[in-house]
Amino acid sequence: MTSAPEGAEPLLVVHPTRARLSAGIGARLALAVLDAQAERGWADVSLTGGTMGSSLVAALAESPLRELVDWERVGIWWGDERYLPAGDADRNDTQNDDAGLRSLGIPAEHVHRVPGPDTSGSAEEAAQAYEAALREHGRGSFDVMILGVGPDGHVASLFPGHPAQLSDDAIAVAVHGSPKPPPDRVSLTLECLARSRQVWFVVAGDDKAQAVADGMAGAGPERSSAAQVRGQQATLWLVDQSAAGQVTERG
Ligand SMILES: O=C(O)[C@H](O)[C@@H](O)[C@H](O)[C@H](O)COP(=O)(O)O
Repeated sequence: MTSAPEGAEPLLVVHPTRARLSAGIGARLALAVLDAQAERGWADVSLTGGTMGSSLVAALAESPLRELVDWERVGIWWGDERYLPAGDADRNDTQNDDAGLRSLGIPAEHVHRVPGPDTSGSAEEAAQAYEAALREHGRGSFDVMILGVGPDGHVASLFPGHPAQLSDDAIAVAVHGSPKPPPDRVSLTLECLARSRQVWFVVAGDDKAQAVADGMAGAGPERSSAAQVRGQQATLWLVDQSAAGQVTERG
């Protein structure tokens, strides 16, 4: 029996629909950034790829609460990136840009993009460069780490049973043979993902119901990468009604 990771107990927050979930996360993110800036004068946020990752960026860009935030004091990172050339439509940062990230007016030097094959010789080299950027420009921990979750319980590009999942000697790793295309990626490690004040899993759809139940139940790494990650202050499962379908009532 693997011991539960350190950090805040997971809290399930259920939203009636996917659209309300995205809107709720967008609003929650604006307020979390506002609080971080009030406390430390800055906010570092790690975004996610996937459909939820872009839906929440679009909701934030459309939220009136975005006006509360000084976007010049925000650092943007990604929990993982597909190893594709800058601007490729399948890159996570491109999809977030297209969803409205650029409209927030965050200075380009504060948006830390993972190098692709156009500016690095390999995914390993890109991982090293991204790790170096995090060491130089990061502030030791993320204020908010946003993670989509796959039906198999993967987060970022860390897949149960895949060798990269249990990498513990680095901050960022190259991933090859990803079960989710494209095959080559760069991912932050589980240990790095957990260097976060708040971890938010953003999940919609009944195909994710088992992954949510496993995450909430604290399944082992062979079943769930998500269950291995907790925030230091908060671990939120932000889900729609469909994705909550297999979570049993807490005893
Ligand atoms: O590169 C990616 O695709 C993401 O980083 C990945 O971890 C994603 O967040 C999950 O697969 C959930 O994706 P959906 O929200 O689209 O289901």
